[in-house]
Amino acid sequence: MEILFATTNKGKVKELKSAFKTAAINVTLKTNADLDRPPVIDEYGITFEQNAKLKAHELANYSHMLTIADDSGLIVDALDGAPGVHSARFAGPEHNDQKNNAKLLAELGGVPLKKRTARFNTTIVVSKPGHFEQDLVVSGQCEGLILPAPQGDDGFGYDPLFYVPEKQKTFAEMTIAEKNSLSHRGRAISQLLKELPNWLTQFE
Ligand SMILES: O=P(O)(O)OP(=O)(O)OP(=O)(O)OC[C@H]1O[C@@H](n2cnc3c(O)ncnc32)[C@H](O)[C@@H]1O
Ligand SMILES: [Mg+2]
Repeated sequence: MEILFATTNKGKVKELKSAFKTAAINVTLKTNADLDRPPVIDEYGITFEQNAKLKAHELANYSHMLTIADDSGLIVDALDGAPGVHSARFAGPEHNDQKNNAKLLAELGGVPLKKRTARFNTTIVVSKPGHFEQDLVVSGQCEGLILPAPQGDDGFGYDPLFYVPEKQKTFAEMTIAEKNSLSHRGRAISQLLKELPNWLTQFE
């Protein structure tokens, strides 16, 4: 079976591929990078689910493939839930991971560690072209703390600042398998793997 992962984020792709491999799921995963001039999606939704659906539907229509999309973000309590659905563009139009992390540290300047509580959310949508009313929607969360300085070189995005107390490590200090075992995305993928086989039977 071939599935499109409607993303431009290579870190997400590595994590999904690793989770599929661990679960011995035999699918060929394509991404936006495998398509000829894929549409660029304006993620204007106000929830993770809305943004995941925007990505899944536009790319399913474009590719005519069974399509998965992932919308994720970091919810920081001391910032009233920011950056949330705006996590990718937190640092403004010229955003990148480094600028987003710098902005997060600046906004949290002076906040003591025990008040730097945060959680990641991932919402995954699976869409079949022509059947968007039957979308499969799953989510996962992971609790942590935002460190005052980055730690670790692996992962992507906000990983070097996101500390998981029970592991005493940031996500950027974990292997992909370890991150998947407890992360927001890993948990959403586990739920997806539970629900997908039954969801697919309605189209047989
Ligand atoms: O929309 P696509 O193309 O999938 O890729 P994206 O990077 O824009 O992804 P999102 O719209 O979901 O934005 C999420 C933001 O949060 C960051 N992010 C998502 N998952 C993360 C994770 O597991 N660890 C650290 N940062 C993450 C990511 O780098 C983005 O800046
Ligand atoms: Mg995005």
